[in-house]
Amino acid sequence: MTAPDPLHAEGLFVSLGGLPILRDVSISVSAGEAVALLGGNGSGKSTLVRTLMGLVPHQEGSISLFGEPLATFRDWSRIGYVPQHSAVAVANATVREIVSSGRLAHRRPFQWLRAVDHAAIDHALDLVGLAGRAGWPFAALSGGQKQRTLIARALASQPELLVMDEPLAGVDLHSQGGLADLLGRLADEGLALLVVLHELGPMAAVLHRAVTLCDGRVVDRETTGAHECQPGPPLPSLTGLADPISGVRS
Ligand SMILES: Nc1ncnc2c1ncn2[C@@H]1O[C@H](COP(=O)(O)OP(=O)(O)OP(=O)(O)O)[C@@H](O)[C@H]1O
Repeated sequence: MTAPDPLHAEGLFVSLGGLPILRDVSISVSAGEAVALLGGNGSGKSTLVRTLMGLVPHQEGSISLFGEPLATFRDWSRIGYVPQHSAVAVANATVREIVSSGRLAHRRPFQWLRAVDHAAIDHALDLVGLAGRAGWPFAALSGGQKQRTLIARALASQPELLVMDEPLAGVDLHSQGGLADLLGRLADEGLALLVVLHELGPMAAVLHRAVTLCDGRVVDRETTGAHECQPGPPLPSLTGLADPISGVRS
């Protein structure tokens, strides 16, 4: 029997402030798969990832994580989440403290960090090239360095599913290339990756398929007219659209 997909959602409807934001959205990500979530401003990308992470309630539809319904899922150490940069406000914490918080789901309450936690934190800092900035105040970092810190926090958890909301925003092109290579390697090792993107940039080489939202619905990029929706950037390295559930490319 094959293992259930790390992420599987069907028929999601979400309303916020009385307005429909997501309509009948279905999406899945399997182990080792890197999926882009695309769409114009306000199309519902952040709302979708927040819904999938249980941060926004859905009115209809179902979400399962590693085969477990969201309502009863508890093993959050298997999941890394990188929120939009602007959603994170930390006053005095150092880079290392923020990355250390990525180990929280592995720890029992009131337990000190163990050697295995320190090793995972060091490794995550190393992976994103911030080992030399571990003692710096987060607030003193550049936008791109802050973004890399948040990615390191998610990686410190050693997740099997990584959900990222515009992780490369504000990161310079050289560092984007390094992070894309890193994410590609992790996907090759079995990590499931869902990443909200405005610009594909170096991630194009890493992605297996894309799901595009338009006005809260999943759309077929090839049949959606530009006048109806902002369909997002072209996908130079992808051969075709994939069905959001089956993952089969056209
Ligand atoms: N708490 C809220 N209450 C009411 N409406 C909201 C709320 N949060 C988001 N929205 C609306 O939902 C729609 C989708 O927003 P969302 O942030 O999910 O889009 P997005 O695709 O991530 O946009 P962007 O690319 O600009 O980040 C927008 O019209 C937004 O105004």
